Amino acid sequence: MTVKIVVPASSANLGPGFDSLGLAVNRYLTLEILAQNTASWQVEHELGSQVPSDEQNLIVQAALALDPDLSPLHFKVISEIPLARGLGSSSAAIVAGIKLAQHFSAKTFTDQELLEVATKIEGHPDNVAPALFGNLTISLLLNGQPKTLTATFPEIGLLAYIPDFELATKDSRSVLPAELPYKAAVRAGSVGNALVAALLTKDLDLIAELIELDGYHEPYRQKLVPHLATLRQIGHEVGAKGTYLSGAGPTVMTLLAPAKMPDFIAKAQAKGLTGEFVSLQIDQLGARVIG
Ligand SMILES: Nc1ncnc2c1ncn2[C@@H]1O[C@H](COP(=O)(O)OP(=O)(O)O)[C@@H](O)[C@H]1O
Ligand SMILES: N[C@@H](CCOP(=O)(O)O)C(=O)O
Repeated sequence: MTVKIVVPASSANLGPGFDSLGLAVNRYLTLEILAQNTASWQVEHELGSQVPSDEQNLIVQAALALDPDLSPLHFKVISEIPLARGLGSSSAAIVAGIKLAQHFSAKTFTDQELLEVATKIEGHPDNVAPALFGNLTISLLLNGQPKTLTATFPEIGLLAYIPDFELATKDSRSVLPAELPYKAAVRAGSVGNALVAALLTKDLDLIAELIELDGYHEPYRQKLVPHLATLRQIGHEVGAKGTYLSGAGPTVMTLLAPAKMPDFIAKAQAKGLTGEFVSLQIDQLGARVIG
């Protein structure tokens, strides 16, 4: 049986949980291992000519970061995660490489080691943690080392609006300020703390309020993602439980009961939003090896 590695997409930040909160969702990056101990690394994919097909591929780089002695493999990448849209495609690729190395390496690694290597490559733990462990993750860097706690997410539908343009995380981070005034930082931190409490106690009304009160990134990114304000307003009209910028954008996520999704989508399309609407579910397993 062919070995397959399956890694979920992720939706990071959840508003005020910038670089900390992340949610694993059911769109997947899959690797199919075609041959082992090949002369060189070979990566088959349909992600475009800008994505390398040799050892320079991000998946291979991540695998070699975990185990530099890993023998080359020939594998195929099948991805349902759009690139540079705020659904963690780069983290899924990194986590896929790390799980690949863990599976084929002669050495053994702990989950914490996997998290450390993945976070070092991605730069922040909020996408790699849910991609590795599934569910809702709450992460931080302590003296440069990631720590992650996992929790279940409240029962509510998730509707992603995926615009038909890319926004590289690097570009979306370039508009953020280098510093925040003290009062603004205290307020943003307290909103984030209360949001985590609301998530853990499954208080949907409080989540709806707090998830839209981010002070760390959305106010600065708003100009790159004008559809965020439009979708948030529609969310208020139909009784959504909050709308936030997924990762660095441009995808916007709305917490919404499935029965209300058709009305939300119709209203958004009437306002000229031409991207894709996708109803998502939480992935509870995280990255896994099959076969
Ligand atoms: N399966 C993959 N294989 C190799 N590189 C990938 C893969 N998926 C994503 N990447 C790299 O990650 C980049 C997108 O990362 P990023 O800008 O962080 O957006 P996001 O993670 O939100 O999709 C792509 O342009 C590509 O360079
Ligand atoms: N906290 C990061 C998350 C980036 O997520 P991605 O899915 O857009 O890569 C940020 O907001 O920059």
